[in-house]
Amino acid sequence: MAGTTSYLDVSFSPTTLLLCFSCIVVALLIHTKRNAKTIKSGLRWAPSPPGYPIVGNLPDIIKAANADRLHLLIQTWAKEYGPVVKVSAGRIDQYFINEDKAVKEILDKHSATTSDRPRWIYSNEYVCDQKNVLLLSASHPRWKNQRKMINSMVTSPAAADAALPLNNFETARFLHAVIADPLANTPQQNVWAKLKRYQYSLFALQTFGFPINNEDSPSIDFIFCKRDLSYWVPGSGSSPLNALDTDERTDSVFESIKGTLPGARIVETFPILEKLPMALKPWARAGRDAHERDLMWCRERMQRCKDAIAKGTALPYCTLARLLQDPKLGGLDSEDEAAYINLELIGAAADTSMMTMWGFLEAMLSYPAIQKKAQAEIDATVPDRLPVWEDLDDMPYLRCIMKEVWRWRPPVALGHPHVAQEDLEYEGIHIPKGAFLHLNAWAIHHSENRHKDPDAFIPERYEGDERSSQQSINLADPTQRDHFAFGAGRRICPGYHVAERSFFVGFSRLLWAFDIKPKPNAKLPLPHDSGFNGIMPGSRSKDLPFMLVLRDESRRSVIEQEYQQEMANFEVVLGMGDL
Ligand code: HEM
Repeated sequence: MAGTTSYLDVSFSPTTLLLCFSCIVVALLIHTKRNAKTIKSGLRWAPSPPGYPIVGNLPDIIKAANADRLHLLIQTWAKEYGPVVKVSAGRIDQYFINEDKAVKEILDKHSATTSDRPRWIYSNEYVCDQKNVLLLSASHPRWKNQRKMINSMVTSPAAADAALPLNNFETARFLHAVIADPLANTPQQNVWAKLKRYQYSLFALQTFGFPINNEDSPSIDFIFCKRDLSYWVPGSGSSPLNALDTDERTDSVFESIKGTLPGARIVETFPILEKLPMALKPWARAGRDAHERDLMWCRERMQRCKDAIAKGTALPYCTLARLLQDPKLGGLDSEDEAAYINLELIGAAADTSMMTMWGFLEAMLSYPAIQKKAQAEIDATVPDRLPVWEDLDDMPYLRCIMKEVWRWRPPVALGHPHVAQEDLEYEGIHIPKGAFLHLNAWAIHHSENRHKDPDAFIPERYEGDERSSQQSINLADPTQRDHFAFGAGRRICPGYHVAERSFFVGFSRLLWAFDIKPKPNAKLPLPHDSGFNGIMPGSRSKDLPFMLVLRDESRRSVIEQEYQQEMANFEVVLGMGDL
């Protein structure tokens, strides 16, 4: 594919050869030093799958990632080696935490010393210029400041409630777009594009205060991981990991996440390369360019936001407008940081929310009886209006579905790595300072020891569990926690109140309005353990073979009325122009 370089295609210029040679020498030294380390008596090293000299398990990881089977490979290792597995990927040992009790002990109870992030030279230092909460080291003062601001202005229950009108507005627009589509009720309808617009617009409004009105908005392409759209072609042998260190242009904000994947950038495996002069550091040039591009994009929107403030038209729930009007800037360092963090928040919120909805649609497609049962509950509660967040308590089966979707298809299946800031032990296993710690949500959620028939979608397994995400996260007994989709410890996703609201409003309305049916030639059941070709490990691609069919004509007029009402409520928003 144009613009990408396969792992085996690297041309061997003299500089490349010199680089490779230096890397091998450094790796050998590190390898020898690491193996020479001793540990406290009575402790043992974590079990580890066999690997290759120096590069360890990296070739297996890359092969599995390229085939979209990374989550399945590490699940196999979890089954074979137990609750904590050491996977060596070059310089750093990656520890996968594969059991609920181990998560509680290592990430929750020891969270004071297990909440750091790895040093990501390319992604954190260049692409994000240390302005992105997700990648910042826990010791960087900006991390605490950003979390505090996000909690008070975006993700607290009160802030999440304040955004409910936006959820109602955007979901009404989504339902209306589906019924108004000339391809409605046909296999050609493009639900993916409509879903993407609505999720991105929802979070664009909460952050920068501007909607996204068009399905083909360049802002979506700019922010969204384009992996399954153009960057990556299934079966072509290309992969996001193939970006390596070529000078190719980075393609979206998701670049910063791609850069954190093991093997994506050679400088993360061999940080000594960062000492090279700039001319020999293509990752630095690409990262700086990406940051410059992203900052310019943010500054343009910030100027529009300032203009709206001056005119008195800035929206009350727009985080950036609130920050800019706060003399203390919400505790942040600069206006640039304020704008940039809002861009990163759209990325954190929209992609994961979209993957959640996609997991839900996959479940409904594969389990029609569950779909009917859910619709029966909705019809009994709200026969002639669209559901709202406040209906959740009257719909216990829908709550079970939410929990089951996040268990069955956790959007961040292999967790976002933490780093141990000091030596730890778990059940006699030594975990050294500096180890990368991955919460392996996929393996935990799909373990027979935790859930009966774990690969099946069975919302009933949560019957009687009426806890919110927060209540479940705070349980003392981790075996009772519903799922680990939002992570753990001090680094836990702050967005779960927002995510619960947006998911419930979105999927309850979708089920109220439509039957989710297989396309005429769909092959069901979908294989559960195939390569998913989705945007993250464990998630399905946009090619899910389903269609949305209006349940009956009486629902059309309810959708029309609701849509007209919301368009009137949000007339000002619509006049503000696209993000
Ligand atoms: C279904 C939706 C979502 C899922 C599954 C999800 C999942 C996650 C996960 C697994 C992490 C890493 C946690 C860890 O390191 O232990 C994370 C971090 C984060 N999420 Fe979410 N998230 C979702 C929605 C949201 C929303 C709606 C927002 C904001 C409105 C948000 C903001 C963040 C932020 C800022 C971080 C970085 C936290 C840090 O590193 O300190 N997320 N999310």
